[in-house]
Amino acid sequence: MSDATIEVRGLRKRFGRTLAVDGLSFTVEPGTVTGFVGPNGAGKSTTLRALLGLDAPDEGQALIAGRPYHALRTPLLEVGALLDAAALHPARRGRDHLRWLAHSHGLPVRRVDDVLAQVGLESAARRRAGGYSLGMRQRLGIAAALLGDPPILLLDEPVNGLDPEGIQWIRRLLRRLAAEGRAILVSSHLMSELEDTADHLVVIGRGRLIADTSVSELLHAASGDRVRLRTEARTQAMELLAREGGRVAVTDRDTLIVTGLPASRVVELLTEARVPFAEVGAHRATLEEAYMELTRDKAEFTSATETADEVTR
Ligand SMILES: Nc1ncnc2c1ncn2[C@@H]1O[C@H](COP(=O)(O)OP(=O)(O)OP(=O)(O)O)[C@@H](O)[C@H]1O
Repeated sequence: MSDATIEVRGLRKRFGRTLAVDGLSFTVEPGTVTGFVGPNGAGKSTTLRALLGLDAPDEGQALIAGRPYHALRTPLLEVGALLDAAALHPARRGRDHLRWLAHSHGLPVRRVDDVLAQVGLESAARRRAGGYSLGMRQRLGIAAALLGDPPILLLDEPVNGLDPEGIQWIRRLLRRLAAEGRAILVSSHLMSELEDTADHLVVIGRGRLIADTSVSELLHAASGDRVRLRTEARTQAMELLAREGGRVAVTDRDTLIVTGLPASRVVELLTEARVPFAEVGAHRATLEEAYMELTRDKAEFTSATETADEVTR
């Protein structure tokens, strides 16, 4: 699976007056789960559709293992995709849907049972897809993506609408598939959904790249120099620490996160002023916090959808 790379180079795509993707470039390496993050309307689906040959780029390239989708000789064996799990014929049984796919792509029919087992859908496979829950549809969509055992996977919002157990399941599955050497690009408009799943992040806003970073680097940068503490005298502590140059955020009723002051100085100041406190320690940022930090200074980081709403309002 050595050439299992996804490459987007200077991609630009316009729909009428909307510039959906605006000169986007990034690469997804084999063996990693890359989260593709941005608010609604940021251009994620358009990029995935360009990679799958469903939208023709106006400029630039969207390449699967070095080639545009239409140049792939056996597409289902080279890339698997989940775009819209709801796009299923309601009268068709799950198993028949996969058999039809296998048949039309010249794949051995035994692959159907392999992928059904892989996604844990054996027991529901003979039921009609119209009666499937959203979670079952997602599993069937992922089974279809895995049918050709491809080294590259593109998944558009695979955890959308799933319950916590379903989210845990997808996380484990994606980690396992990446460990096998696959390149996986998984989109989400919620950073928190990618916690414990993605190794790498490509963050976009309004069709442009905002960050292309490893998760560990991002968390490290966002966690630096933050102190968490608990105090019953919240207002008093906040006033004091702010006066001494700290930036203070409240995370719940009695917990504060202080930026800009080392832990030793926080302890010293609170002790001197006899403000009661407990549990002072380094704060490890969540992925959501890191994302907020990353996008805080980007005034332009609003979704194209919001802008469209403003125009119509
Ligand atoms: N076929 C189309 N015709 C017209 N405009 C489109 C089309 N497809 C996408 N757009 C517009 O392009 C922009 C980017 O949309 P896209 O669906 O790629 O964003 P997204 O990041 O996937 O958003 P979401 O999280 O809502 O799926 C949006 O403003 C959208 O309305």
